[in-house]
Amino acid sequence: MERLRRLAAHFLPVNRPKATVAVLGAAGGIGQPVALLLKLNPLIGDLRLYDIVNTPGVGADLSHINTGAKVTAFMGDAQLCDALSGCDLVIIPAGVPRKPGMTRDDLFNINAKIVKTLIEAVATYCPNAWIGIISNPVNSTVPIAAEVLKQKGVYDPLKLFGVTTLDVVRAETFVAEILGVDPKDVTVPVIGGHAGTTILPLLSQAMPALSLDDDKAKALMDRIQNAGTEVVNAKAGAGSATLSMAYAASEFADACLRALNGDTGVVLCTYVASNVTDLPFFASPVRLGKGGVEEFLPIGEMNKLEQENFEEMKGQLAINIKKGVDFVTGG
Ligand SMILES: NC(=O)C1=CN([C@@H]2O[C@H](COP(=O)(O)OP(=O)(O)OC[C@H]3O[C@@H](n4cnc5c(N)ncnc54)[C@H](O)[C@@H]3O)[C@@H](O)[C@H]2O)C=CC1
Ligand SMILES: O=C([O-])CC(=O)C(=O)O
Repeated sequence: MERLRRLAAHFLPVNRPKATVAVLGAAGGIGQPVALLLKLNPLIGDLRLYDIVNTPGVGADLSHINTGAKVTAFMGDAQLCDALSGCDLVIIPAGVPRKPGMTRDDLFNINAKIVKTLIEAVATYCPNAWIGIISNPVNSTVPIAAEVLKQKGVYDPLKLFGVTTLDVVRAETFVAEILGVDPKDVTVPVIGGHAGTTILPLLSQAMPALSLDDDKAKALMDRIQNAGTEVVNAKAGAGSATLSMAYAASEFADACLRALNGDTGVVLCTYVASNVTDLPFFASPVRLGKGGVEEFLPIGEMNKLEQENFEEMKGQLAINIKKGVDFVTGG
């Protein structure tokens, strides 16, 4: 029986409908490696690469890889319609990255416009697609996207996601290093948002359990909250995390595609419209189903350090969310 089940699992993907996925910002530091990883995903039949520059080269290069996904490159506004029509999932890493000394919010002025324009196109050409936003500041760009979709009359809060997977990937990596175990055997929920103290790893819920004194727990929390800055500083002006982000985005996309395909039990932490707290958007563990977010899982108990951080972050996240909403509504 077990052998039959494994055989069925092996052959099932072959018969599944293949998804159409677009990457907007596909020629960039994240866009290129994420496109590579998506080209390797057997759940994707049609991979669309869109950017304002250089996609023909990236597309030609990737198209020679002997995996099933058909790769098509699109460049410039005039081709956005063709890039998006019929898409099931749109991943958006378009926008400028940080340099040392900048906060993610310093990217707002440029990236808010880019995300707004791209979401207007998504609303027009593939209004039913799931949307994963990587462009920073995620705490604000997701509310921007929600407002644009509302204005266009196609907002489905269950299908709009801020990609916070990299925070989970980092937390699990660092915890695994401390425990001396394989990172694949570690889970750490990360809630809140995606900047500074709004990134709240729930280390007290790490599995396997982690036993750290208060100082060490605080130091680990700080490292996870500032891991993006660690990469920005190490790259010394050449951008922010791209390769680890591409991996995280590919994991995020795979979770979405499995759920779209009817897999049950697909759970991940992501920044979405939410009633879990009194903030309108919040990252927390959710279960995905065919229609998007199917269930908000409980955040669970927080220890004193986490509870203090949670209280402290709320004001900041509320400001970030309002800034995004106001950008679209003019409020
Ligand atoms: N959510 C997260 O965890 C993370 C988010 N990021 C964010 O991802 C974004 C992209 O980072 P990188 O790829 O390193 O930057 P990059 O500068 O290397 O690439 C960005 C790409 O976006 C393209 N682009 C600009 N305007 C566009 C438009 N209107 N339509 C389509 N494409 C457009 C650019 O031509 C470029 O190819 C940044 O905002 C960065 O802060 C980065 C790492 C982690
Ligand atoms: O730090 C940045 O600017 C990019 C980012 O969001 C991350 O690496 O988490």
